[in-house]
Amino acid sequence: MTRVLLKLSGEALMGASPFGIDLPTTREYAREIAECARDGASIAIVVGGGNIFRGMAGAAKGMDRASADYMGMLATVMNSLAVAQALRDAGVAARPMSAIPMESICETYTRYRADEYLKSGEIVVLGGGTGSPFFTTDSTAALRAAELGCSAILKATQVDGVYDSDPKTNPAATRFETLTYGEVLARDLRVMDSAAIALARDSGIPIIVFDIHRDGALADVLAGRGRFTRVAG
Ligand SMILES: Nc1ncnc2c1ncn2[C@@H]1O[C@H](COP(=O)(O)OP(=O)(O)OP(=O)(O)O)[C@@H](O)[C@H]1O
Ligand SMILES: O=c1ccn([C@@H]2O[C@H](COP(=O)(O)O)[C@@H](O)[C@H]2O)c(=O)[nH]1
Repeated sequence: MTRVLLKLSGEALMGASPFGIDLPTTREYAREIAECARDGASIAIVVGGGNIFRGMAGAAKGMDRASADYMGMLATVMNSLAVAQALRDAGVAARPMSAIPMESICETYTRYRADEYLKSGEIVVLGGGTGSPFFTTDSTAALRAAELGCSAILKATQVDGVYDSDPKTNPAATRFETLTYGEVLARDLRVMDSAAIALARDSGIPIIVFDIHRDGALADVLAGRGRFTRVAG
Protein backbone atom coordinates (compact mmCIF):
# COMPACT_ATOMS: atom_id res chain seq x y z
CA MET A 1 0.00 0.00 0.00
CA THR A 2 1.32 3.47 -0.87
CA ARG A 3 1.88 5.60 2.25
CA VAL A 4 2.12 9.31 1.54
CA LEU A 5 2.35 12.52 3.50
CA LEU A 6 -0.16 15.11 2.28
CA LYS A 7 0.73 18.68 3.26
CA LEU A 8 -2.49 20.67 3.10
CA SER A 9 -2.01 24.42 3.00
CA GLY A 10 -4.05 26.28 5.59
CA GLU A 11 -4.82 28.93 2.99
CA ALA A 12 -6.46 26.27 0.82
CA LEU A 13 -9.09 25.81 3.54
CA MET A 14 -10.23 29.45 3.24
CA GLY A 15 -11.96 28.87 -0.11
CA ALA A 16 -13.12 32.27 -1.31
CA SER A 17 -13.16 33.72 2.21
CA PRO A 18 -10.44 36.18 3.26
CA PHE A 19 -9.46 34.04 6.27
CA GLY A 20 -10.61 31.11 8.42
CA ILE A 21 -12.13 27.77 7.50
CA ASP A 22 -14.66 27.52 4.69
CA LEU A 23 -16.62 24.34 5.46
CA PRO A 24 -17.88 23.52 1.93
CA THR A 25 -14.30 23.83 0.59
CA THR A 26 -12.91 21.71 3.43
CA ARG A 27 -15.58 19.07 2.82
CA GLU A 28 -14.78 19.01 -0.90
CA TYR A 29 -11.09 18.28 -0.19
CA ALA A 30 -12.14 15.69 2.39
CA ARG A 31 -14.32 13.88 -0.17
CA GLU A 32 -11.36 13.64 -2.57
CA ILE A 33 -8.95 12.50 0.13
CA ALA A 34 -11.48 9.93 1.39
CA GLU A 35 -11.90 8.53 -2.12
CA CYS A 36 -8.13 8.09 -2.46
CA ALA A 37 -8.04 6.35 0.94
CA ARG A 38 -10.85 4.01 -0.13
CA ASP A 39 -8.84 3.26 -3.28
CA GLY A 40 -6.01 2.01 -1.06
CA ALA A 41 -3.74 4.98 -0.27
CA SER A 42 -2.46 5.29 3.29
CA ILE A 43 -2.49 9.01 4.07
CA ALA A 44 -0.95 11.09 6.85
CA ILE A 45 -1.94 14.75 6.62
CA VAL A 46 -0.04 17.75 7.98
CA VAL A 47 -2.20 20.88 8.00
CA GLY A 48 -0.85 24.42 7.74
CA GLY A 49 -2.19 27.42 9.61
CA GLY A 50 -1.79 30.34 7.20
CA ASN A 51 -5.59 30.83 6.97
CA ILE A 52 -5.69 31.72 10.66
CA PHE A 53 -2.30 32.88 11.86
CA ARG A 54 1.29 33.23 10.66
CA GLY A 55 3.94 33.58 13.35
CA MET A 56 6.14 35.95 11.37
CA ALA A 57 3.21 38.33 10.92
CA GLY A 58 2.59 38.35 14.67
CA ALA A 59 6.29 38.89 15.35
CA ALA A 60 6.41 41.71 12.81
CA LYS A 61 3.62 43.44 14.76
CA GLY A 62 5.67 43.36 17.95
CA MET A 63 4.92 40.00 19.57
CA ASP A 64 7.88 37.89 20.56
CA ARG A 65 8.52 35.34 17.84
CA ALA A 66 8.15 32.21 19.97
CA SER A 67 4.74 33.28 21.36
CA ALA A 68 3.57 34.20 17.87
CA ASP A 69 4.73 30.81 16.60
CA TYR A 70 2.82 29.01 19.36
CA MET A 71 -0.31 30.88 18.22
CA GLY A 72 0.42 29.66 14.70
CA MET A 73 0.71 26.08 15.96
CA LEU A 74 -2.62 26.39 17.78
CA ALA A 75 -4.15 27.53 14.48
CA THR A 76 -2.96 24.32 12.82
CA VAL A 77 -4.64 22.27 15.57
CA MET A 78 -7.97 24.02 14.82
CA ASN A 79 -7.52 23.22 11.13
CA SER A 80 -6.66 19.60 11.86
CA LEU A 81 -9.87 19.18 13.90
CA ALA A 82 -11.89 20.61 10.99
CA VAL A 83 -10.17 18.40 8.41
CA ALA A 84 -10.52 15.22 10.53
CA GLN A 85 -14.22 15.95 11.10
CA ALA A 86 -14.79 16.55 7.38
CA LEU A 87 -13.02 13.26 6.58
CA ARG A 88 -15.23 11.38 9.04
CA ASP A 89 -18.28 13.02 7.47
CA ALA A 90 -16.98 11.75 4.13
CA GLY A 91 -17.10 8.21 5.51
CA VAL A 92 -13.50 7.38 6.42
CA ALA A 93 -11.83 6.91 9.80
CA ALA A 94 -9.70 9.93 10.63
CA ARG A 95 -7.87 10.88 13.78
CA PRO A 96 -6.55 14.33 14.68
CA MET A 97 -3.29 14.25 16.64
CA SER A 98 -1.43 17.21 18.08
CA ALA A 99 2.32 17.59 18.57
CA ILE A 100 1.48 19.74 21.61
CA PRO A 101 -0.35 17.81 24.34
CA MET A 102 -3.95 18.99 24.74
CA GLU A 103 -5.56 15.78 25.80
CA SER A 104 -9.16 16.92 26.20
CA ILE A 105 -9.11 18.05 22.56
CA CYS A 106 -7.21 15.34 20.72
CA GLU A 107 -4.56 12.68 21.12
CA THR A 108 -0.91 13.66 21.40
CA TYR A 109 1.20 12.68 18.38
CA THR A 110 3.64 9.82 18.79
CA ARG A 111 5.29 8.10 15.86
CA TYR A 112 4.34 4.67 17.15
CA ARG A 113 0.62 5.42 17.51
CA ALA A 114 0.37 7.31 14.22
CA ASP A 115 2.03 4.37 12.49
CA GLU A 116 -0.43 1.93 14.11
CA TYR A 117 -3.44 4.01 13.04
CA LEU A 118 -2.14 4.26 9.49
CA LYS A 119 -1.60 0.49 9.38
CA SER A 120 -5.20 -0.03 10.49
CA GLY A 121 -6.44 2.15 7.61
CA GLU A 122 -7.13 5.39 9.47
CA ILE A 123 -6.08 8.78 8.15
CA VAL A 124 -4.06 10.72 10.72
CA VAL A 125 -4.36 14.50 10.66
CA LEU A 126 -1.32 15.99 12.34
CA GLY A 127 -1.75 19.41 13.94
CA GLY A 128 0.54 21.51 16.10
CA GLY A 129 3.40 21.47 13.60
CA THR A 130 6.61 20.10 15.07
CA GLY A 131 5.56 21.43 18.49
CA SER A 132 8.49 23.86 18.43
CA PRO A 133 8.62 27.51 17.41
CA PHE A 134 10.89 28.72 14.58
CA PHE A 135 9.67 25.91 12.31
CA THR A 136 6.87 25.65 9.74
CA THR A 137 4.34 23.02 8.75
CA ASP A 138 6.40 22.35 5.60
CA SER A 139 9.28 21.28 7.86
CA THR A 140 6.75 19.27 9.88
CA ALA A 141 5.64 17.54 6.68
CA ALA A 142 9.22 16.55 5.83
CA LEU A 143 9.87 15.39 9.41
CA ARG A 144 6.70 13.29 9.71
CA ALA A 145 7.19 11.85 6.21
CA ALA A 146 10.66 10.65 7.24
CA GLU A 147 9.63 9.18 10.59
CA LEU A 148 6.47 7.50 9.23
CA GLY A 149 8.28 6.02 6.22
CA CYS A 150 6.24 7.87 3.58
CA SER A 151 7.22 7.40 -0.05
CA ALA A 152 6.44 11.01 -1.04
CA ILE A 153 5.47 14.43 0.30
CA LEU A 154 2.48 15.73 -1.64
CA LYS A 155 2.36 19.49 -1.17
CA ALA A 156 -1.20 20.52 -1.93
CA THR A 157 -1.12 24.24 -2.50
CA GLN A 158 -2.49 27.23 -4.43
CA VAL A 159 -0.23 26.84 -7.47
CA ASP A 160 0.31 23.95 -9.88
CA GLY A 161 4.02 23.49 -9.25
CA VAL A 162 7.31 25.23 -8.60
CA TYR A 163 8.06 28.28 -10.76
CA ASP A 164 11.24 30.29 -11.34
CA SER A 165 9.62 33.04 -9.23
CA ASP A 166 6.37 33.37 -7.30
CA PRO A 167 3.60 33.04 -9.93
CA LYS A 168 1.21 34.98 -7.69
CA THR A 169 3.38 38.09 -8.01
CA ASN A 170 5.00 37.42 -11.40
CA PRO A 171 2.51 36.38 -14.12
CA ALA A 172 5.46 35.68 -16.46
CA ALA A 173 6.95 33.06 -14.12
CA THR A 174 7.69 29.71 -15.77
CA ARG A 175 6.98 26.31 -14.23
CA PHE A 176 9.38 23.42 -13.80
CA GLU A 177 8.38 19.79 -14.45
CA THR A 178 11.21 18.48 -12.30
CA LEU A 179 13.87 19.97 -10.06
CA THR A 180 16.57 18.64 -7.77
CA TYR A 181 16.57 19.56 -4.09
CA GLY A 182 19.86 21.37 -4.75
CA GLU A 183 18.32 23.50 -7.50
CA VAL A 184 15.39 24.55 -5.28
CA LEU A 185 17.83 25.58 -2.55
CA ALA A 186 20.40 27.24 -4.83
CA ARG A 187 17.73 29.23 -6.73
CA ASP A 188 15.87 30.05 -3.51
CA LEU A 189 12.53 28.93 -4.99
CA ARG A 190 10.28 29.65 -2.04
CA VAL A 191 7.44 27.25 -2.51
CA MET A 192 8.65 25.45 0.64
CA ASP A 193 11.12 26.62 3.24
CA SER A 194 14.73 25.54 2.96
CA ALA A 195 14.70 23.44 6.16
CA ALA A 196 11.89 21.32 4.69
CA ILE A 197 13.72 20.87 1.38
CA ALA A 198 16.96 19.92 3.15
CA LEU A 199 15.21 17.38 5.37
CA ALA A 200 13.41 15.80 2.41
CA ARG A 201 16.72 15.65 0.54
CA ASP A 202 18.54 14.03 3.48
CA SER A 203 15.76 11.43 3.80
CA GLY A 204 15.54 10.86 0.01
CA ILE A 205 11.80 11.62 -0.09
CA PRO A 206 10.48 13.20 -3.31
CA ILE A 207 8.24 16.27 -3.05
CA ILE A 208 5.32 16.70 -5.45
CA VAL A 209 3.92 20.24 -5.60
CA PHE A 210 0.40 20.45 -7.06
CA ASP A 211 -2.72 22.62 -7.15
CA ILE A 212 -5.33 21.32 -4.68
CA HIS A 213 -8.09 23.44 -6.24
CA ARG A 214 -8.36 21.26 -9.38
CA ASP A 215 -10.99 18.48 -9.19
CA GLY A 216 -9.40 15.04 -8.91
CA ALA A 217 -5.93 16.51 -8.41
CA LEU A 218 -4.93 14.22 -5.53
CA ALA A 219 -6.05 11.02 -7.29
CA ASP A 220 -4.12 12.12 -10.39
CA VAL A 221 -0.96 12.86 -8.43
CA LEU A 222 -1.17 9.46 -6.69
CA ALA A 223 -1.44 7.84 -10.12
CA GLY A 224 1.50 9.90 -11.41
CA ARG A 225 -0.76 11.87 -13.78
CA GLY A 226 -1.66 15.53 -14.11
CA ARG A 227 0.20 18.76 -13.64
CA PHE A 228 2.77 19.09 -10.89
CA THR A 229 6.45 19.65 -10.18
CA ARG A 230 8.50 16.76 -8.81
CA VAL A 231 11.46 17.68 -6.62
CA ALA A 232 13.89 14.82 -6.05
CA GLY A 233 17.61 13.96 -5.92
N1 LIG B 1 9.03 29.74 -6.82
C1 LIG B 1 7.76 29.52 -6.46
N2 LIG B 1 7.00 28.60 -7.10
C2 LIG B 1 5.72 28.37 -6.73
N3 LIG B 1 5.10 29.02 -5.71
C3 LIG B 1 5.81 29.95 -5.03
C4 LIG B 1 7.17 30.24 -5.36
N4 LIG B 1 7.61 31.19 -4.52
C5 LIG B 1 6.61 31.48 -3.69
N5 LIG B 1 5.51 30.73 -3.99
C6 LIG B 1 4.24 30.81 -3.25
O1 LIG B 1 4.24 29.78 -2.29
C7 LIG B 1 2.88 29.53 -1.96
C8 LIG B 1 2.79 28.15 -1.38
O2 LIG B 1 2.64 28.29 -0.06
P1 LIG B 1 1.34 27.73 0.73
O3 LIG B 1 0.17 28.63 0.63
O4 LIG B 1 1.16 26.32 0.40
O5 LIG B 1 1.84 28.05 2.10
P2 LIG B 1 2.20 27.24 3.32
O6 LIG B 1 2.95 28.20 4.15
O7 LIG B 1 2.91 25.97 2.98
O8 LIG B 1 0.78 26.88 3.89
P3 LIG B 1 -0.19 27.82 4.72
O9 LIG B 1 -1.15 28.39 3.73
O10 LIG B 1 -0.84 26.92 5.65
O11 LIG B 1 0.64 28.82 5.41
C9 LIG B 1 2.12 29.64 -3.24
O12 LIG B 1 0.83 30.13 -3.01
C10 LIG B 1 2.97 30.59 -4.09
O13 LIG B 1 2.34 31.85 -4.29
O1 LIG C 1 6.54 23.42 13.69
C1 LIG C 1 5.95 24.51 13.57
C2 LIG C 1 4.88 24.72 12.67
C3 LIG C 1 4.26 25.94 12.61
N1 LIG C 1 4.67 26.96 13.42
C4 LIG C 1 3.94 28.25 13.42
O2 LIG C 1 2.64 28.10 12.87
C5 LIG C 1 2.46 28.98 11.74
C6 LIG C 1 1.56 28.34 10.74
O3 LIG C 1 2.26 27.35 10.01
P1 LIG C 1 2.50 27.48 8.42
O4 LIG C 1 3.53 26.47 8.08
O5 LIG C 1 2.98 28.89 8.14
O6 LIG C 1 1.19 27.21 7.79
C7 LIG C 1 3.87 29.28 11.27
O7 LIG C 1 3.92 30.52 10.58
C8 LIG C 1 4.62 29.34 12.60
O8 LIG C 1 4.35 30.56 13.21
C9 LIG C 1 5.73 26.76 14.28
O9 LIG C 1 6.14 27.68 15.00
N2 LIG C 1 6.34 25.54 14.36
